[in-house]
Amino acid sequence: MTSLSRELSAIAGRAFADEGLSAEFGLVKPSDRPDLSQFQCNGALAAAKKGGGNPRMLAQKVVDKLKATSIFAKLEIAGPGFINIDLTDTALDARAAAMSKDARLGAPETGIGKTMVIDYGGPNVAKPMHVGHLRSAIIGDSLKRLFRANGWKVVGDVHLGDWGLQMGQLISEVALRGIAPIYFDEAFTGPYPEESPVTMDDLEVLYPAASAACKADEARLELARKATAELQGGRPGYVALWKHFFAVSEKGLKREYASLGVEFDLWNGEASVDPIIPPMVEDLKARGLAEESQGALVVQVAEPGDKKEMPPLILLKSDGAVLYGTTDLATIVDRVKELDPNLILYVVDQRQHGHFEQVFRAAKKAGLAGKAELEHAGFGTMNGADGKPFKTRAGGVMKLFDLIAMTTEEARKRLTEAGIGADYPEAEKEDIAQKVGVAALKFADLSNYRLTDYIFDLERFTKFEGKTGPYLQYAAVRIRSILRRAAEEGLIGTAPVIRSPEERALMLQILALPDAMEAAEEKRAPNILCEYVFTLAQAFSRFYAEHHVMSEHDEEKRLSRLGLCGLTLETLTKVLDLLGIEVPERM
Ligand SMILES: NC(=[NH2+])NCCC[C@H](N)C(=O)O
Repeated sequence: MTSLSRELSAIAGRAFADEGLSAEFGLVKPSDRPDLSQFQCNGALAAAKKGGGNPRMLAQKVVDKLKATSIFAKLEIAGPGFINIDLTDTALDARAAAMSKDARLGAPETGIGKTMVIDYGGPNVAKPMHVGHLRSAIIGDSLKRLFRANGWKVVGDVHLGDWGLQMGQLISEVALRGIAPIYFDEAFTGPYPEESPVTMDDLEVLYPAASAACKADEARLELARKATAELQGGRPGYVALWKHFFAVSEKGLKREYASLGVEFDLWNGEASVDPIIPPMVEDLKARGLAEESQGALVVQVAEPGDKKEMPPLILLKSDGAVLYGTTDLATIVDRVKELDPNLILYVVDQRQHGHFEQVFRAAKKAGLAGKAELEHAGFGTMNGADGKPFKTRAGGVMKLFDLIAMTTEEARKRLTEAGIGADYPEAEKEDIAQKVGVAALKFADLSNYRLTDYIFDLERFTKFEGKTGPYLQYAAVRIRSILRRAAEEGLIGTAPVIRSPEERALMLQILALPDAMEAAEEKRAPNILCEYVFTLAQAFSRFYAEHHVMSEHDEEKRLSRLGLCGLTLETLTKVLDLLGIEVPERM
């Protein structure tokens, strides 16, 4: 099934081709002025500009050709040569019927036969997750769902930060505190005690202390660096301790992601690729791509014509420790070998753009990426009311867990105020509050273009009106309850038939889903889906305000409207699912 605007573009394209012009001029898009027409084609202007003809005359020729097709209710030339297009209701009904039969709801097939790796989440072992990691999880999860729906084979990798300096900082902190002396015995070779000497609570104290100490004291930092290099060098006691940090931290992280409804296919990290670093480095050296520079081993990535200085990618420091860029480069090698993807998409803070530019250039220069396109889809920051990066009241880093708890609490309050679920069992009330809280957070985040910074505003995010997650959940639940009542009376909707402007507007919006999905994929921009689903809910609201459904006496109309409700609900929940938003059974 092709999307409606594609189908129309193909027809208009043929009309342009008949005039000896490129079919691309036949591009038909939903109208910018829905009050004037449903679709528009502006190609005559560009075509005439190129060919030197009169745009209105060309538009007229195209229109004359299009008239041969029976699906058009209106073909009108406006202004200097725009073509305004309306379809007949019969044509729209037929397309809605086809869409209701398609389980994919006409989703584009851009990814059929293609594989992508999406790298998102990126929390650091032993460090608390902060709001940047939250954005990565929310945006990455939505993109993963979208690409999958568009036919891609998608592998989501959390890419844990588990191999950097923070591990050395922690190890040296544990050493200084004398917490687990056995691991620091030079002669330690195992066995590794099952029981971890550190807990999650310990980690929450140890890491901030270690990090502060290293910031304040160069000698302390040197200890951390040394421990990092020794860990990477495979010192058994340090590896054992690292395994404990990892296990404790992983459990905590999984719990946090679960509360967000975010899942990963792979729990790999920087450390996972450690074994392939030495052969990769040897290969780069042998091919003359890696060179010594001030004691370190680097890959030059500057290119002629660079506007900004591009520092070399450091592979090995003088003490032999590997860096963030090294593990990222090796991870490309690993992913290409394991999955041979067409695309590797990194959903990471925009401030790391320079880093990815370096890594991508090095990978391309060395031919390590196979057929994969490497792309960084960055995002901006979520700020507090003061416009500065979001902090706790006490001025500390806002932890993800606390943020979710805060949002759920606000959702609970709102639900109580609105009298929603007052008589439901406690467990269900709690489940609704969780789902509403997470929806508020996700929708607020996703509805901004990813690179745009935004301000955390709990009050606005959790409202049941306006562009919010809770409003859309409520809209879906409302339709579901209409359909439930209908089912109780044994009524099942038929294929919808348009009889009014409100039905027409709603159907047109439903039929625009494939275009929204395609545009959102193309721009890696879930905000396009947010805009789409909000407009859909509004179109439904207008339809429902004007027309009876269950109380309609004309049986044919009633069943057709039920059919339209059904198709709306299916579309609404599908898009919410693409945004990672769950709809409660009732509200
Ligand atoms: N392949 C990657 N570098 N992914 C992103 C990792 C993000 C990193 N751990 C951070 O917290 O900043």
